[in-house]
Order: sequence, then structure tokens, then C-alpha cells
Amino acid sequence: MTMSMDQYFIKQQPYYRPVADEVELYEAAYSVRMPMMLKGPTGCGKTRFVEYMAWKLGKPLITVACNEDMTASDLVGRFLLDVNGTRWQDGPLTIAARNGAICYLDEVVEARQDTTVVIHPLTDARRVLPLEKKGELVHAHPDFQLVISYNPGYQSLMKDLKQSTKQRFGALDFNYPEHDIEVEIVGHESGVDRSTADKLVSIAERARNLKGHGLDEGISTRMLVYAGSLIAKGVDPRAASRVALVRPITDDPDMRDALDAAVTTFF
Ligand SMILES: Nc1ncnc2c1ncn2[C@@H]1O[C@H](COP(=O)(O)OP(=O)(O)OP(=O)(O)O)[C@@H](O)[C@H]1O
Repeated sequence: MTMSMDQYFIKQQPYYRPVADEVELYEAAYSVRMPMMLKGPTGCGKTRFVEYMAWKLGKPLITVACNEDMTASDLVGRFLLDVNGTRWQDGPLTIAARNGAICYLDEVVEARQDTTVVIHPLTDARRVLPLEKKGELVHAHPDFQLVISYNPGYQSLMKDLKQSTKQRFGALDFNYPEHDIEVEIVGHESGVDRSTADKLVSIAERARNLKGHGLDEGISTRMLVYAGSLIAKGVDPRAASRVALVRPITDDPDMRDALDAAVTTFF
């Protein structure tokens, strides 16, 4: 059965605002098919960046959101039972390897350890994917590339990528963009004017300073886009900020009040 890859091509240029030289570095990495690791907090633009790069390179993109229940079979494939007996079905990683897609494993560290075993032979000079249950060795298509994301803040000692995994990847650091760039992104994505976007980013910067002092994670660019979208729909900025910026990140009443106070400083 040949797989239609058409659905995996990104047809329209995604909006991506480069923050440094990440586009050029990624292109160079892709040209030698170096597996890449995108490091950074949630909601800071990693997924958007891969979408943009896949579009720019003209390659199909297969994205897999990893979770703790995910097994190697979810990536590689499995036998399915149907009326005619059993039938093998390729998983997303196998589809990507066979057809020359960029495969983006989002938060791969969440997945069970056995998943790292399957990515190892794909990420060194062999570029092969053993389908053990099927007894097949897939040689990756020359265009195939593996990309993973990784949030260093979340990792515990129990759950971290092993050095033998990390050292198979080139890594790019992502973070919330600097003030003016983030204002531009929030304005573009949500449709609010510059002054409103500027206030939203200022609120986020206050909250980010509280990270580690009662907040696990700061307000992300994604949250600012949400808040801006509500404001653009006519929601009162204070209410929009409460709903989209403050309530989602804390359950602690004191922290909530401190963040609400930051909101009223700006709106
Ligand atoms: N540099 C950027 N250019 C354009 N949009 C951006 C940029 N950075 C962040 N965004 C906006 O922030 C939103 C969230 O980013 P994205 O989904 O890429 O986060 P992420 O880092 O992949 O998060 P997660 O790890 O949770 O998947 C995007 O939908 C986009 O609106």
C-alpha cells in the first residue's frame, strides 16, 4: 500500500518570526540530515518553527505529541486484526522514514524508555528503523529527518533523556522572544494593536520573574496570543488577562492576587 503524503505537506507559509539565526542553522543541519533537538519552555514557538522549516524546505512534516502511555509500537507500527486476518500498519515514525518526511516528536521524554531504543539506529550513521515484530529493516529515505522537542524545566532525574540519546542530536535553544519581537508576534497572531500587545508582553515579563518563586512556568507567548485574541473580540482586557494569563498557571490564591495586580498595573 502506498501512503499518500499529500496531507503532510504544509501548503501555506506559516507565520514565523525568527529571533536569531535559527532558520539558517536549521537549514545547515537539515542539509547534513542532522537530527535536531529543540529545547525550550512550552508555548515559545518550537512547533511553529518546525512547521515553518518544513514549509521552507518543501518537505512533509509528521508530528507526534508524545505522552507517558506511548510505546514504541505507537511510533513504529503494529499488526491489526481485520476480517482477512492480520495486517501490518506503519506507525508515524515508519511512515516518515519510508517517505522522506521530517518527523517531529513533541516532548519525547514523556514517552516510555523503549521508544528511545527505536530512535537510536535512525539517528546515527545507519539511518535504519528495525520493525522487530514484522521482521523488516527500513532504510530511511534520504530526505528523512528526526526532530524532537524537549523542555529542560520539566525534567526530573527520573525522566530525562540519556546522554547516549542527547548526543545524537544537534540542539537549538528556544525561549520567549525579547520584548519587541514578542510584541510583534502577539500583535500579528491575535490582531490587537501594538500598545495592547506591549502591555500583554509586559505582564508576561513580570510573571516570568516569578518562575521558581511559586510559579513553575512563566506566561508563554501562546497564552499572550490567547489573551490578545479575546481582547480583539471585544473582551475587557482585565477579564481576558484573568482568563487566559493568570488562572491557567496558578491555583495558589496569593500568587493569583499577585498576578492580578500585575494585570491592573497595565490595564
Ligand atoms: N517566533 C514566533 N513566530 C511566530 N509565532 C510565534 C513565535 N513564537 C511563538 N509564536 C506563537 O506562539 C504560539 C505557541 O507556539 P508553539 O505552538 O510553537 O509552542 P511550542 O514551543 O511548540 O510549545 P509546546 O512545547 O507546548 O508544544 C504559536 O501558535 C504562535 O502563535
